Amino acid sequence: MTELTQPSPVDQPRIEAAVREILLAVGENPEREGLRDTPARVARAYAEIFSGLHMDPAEVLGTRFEIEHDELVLVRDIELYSTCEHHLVPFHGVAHIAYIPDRNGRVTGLSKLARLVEVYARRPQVQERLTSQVADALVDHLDAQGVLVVLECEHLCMSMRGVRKPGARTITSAVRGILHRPETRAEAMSLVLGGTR
Ligand SMILES: Nc1nc2c(ncn2[C@@H]2O[C@H](COP(=O)(O)OP(=O)(O)OP(=O)(O)O)[C@@H](O)[C@H]2O)c(=O)[nH]1
Ligand SMILES: [Zn+2]
Repeated sequence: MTELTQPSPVDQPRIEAAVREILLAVGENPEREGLRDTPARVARAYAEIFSGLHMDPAEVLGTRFEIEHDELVLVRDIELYSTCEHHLVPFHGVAHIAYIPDRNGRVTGLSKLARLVEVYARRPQVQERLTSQVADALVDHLDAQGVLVVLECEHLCMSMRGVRKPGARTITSAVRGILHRPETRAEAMSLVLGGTR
């Protein structure tokens, strides 16, 4: 599993220099006590926040078990934090992932679904692409016969600035394979949304 124990491929000195420039540009003094270490802190934070760019979804979904379960598997309320690629501020919320395993009933580890969300969330993103990438990875790397991914997120670019509408939640979904069929899709969607707060 690609974790941050390995040297980060992110160019941290370059981020540090850029953050120092931003501080100057907004009228701050990057040399003052509280800000002196900030460029280096932001560089470390960005290496973590964007670490998904250097993670491989195939590796995450490599753990598979032959348990002959070829019916719905659903993990709901997977907390996620991502970064809006338009404003570089966070959006956060939950992902619900439902899939029907391949014909041999091979499943992946439940935690791997949450890890898969991280692979794509830890990148500059838009919510729609994040939703589709998770769904496509389950088809491509797990041979899932059907997939339904639903994301419910609040975008800080809509809450703390711009239109300033805190609390607005954006819901996106991606459906693949046999979950396109109206009856299975309705069942999966009601299970997914059954737990919506
Ligand atoms: N479809 C989509 N839009 C997003 C997402 N995150 C942010 N946006 C939107 O991206 C748009 C960018 O609009 P622009 O007019 O280019 O930028 P802006 O002037 O900063 O827009 P405002 O946010 O309206 O102030 C905004 O409407 C955001 O709400 C996302 O995940 N998906
Ligand atoms: Zn935004």
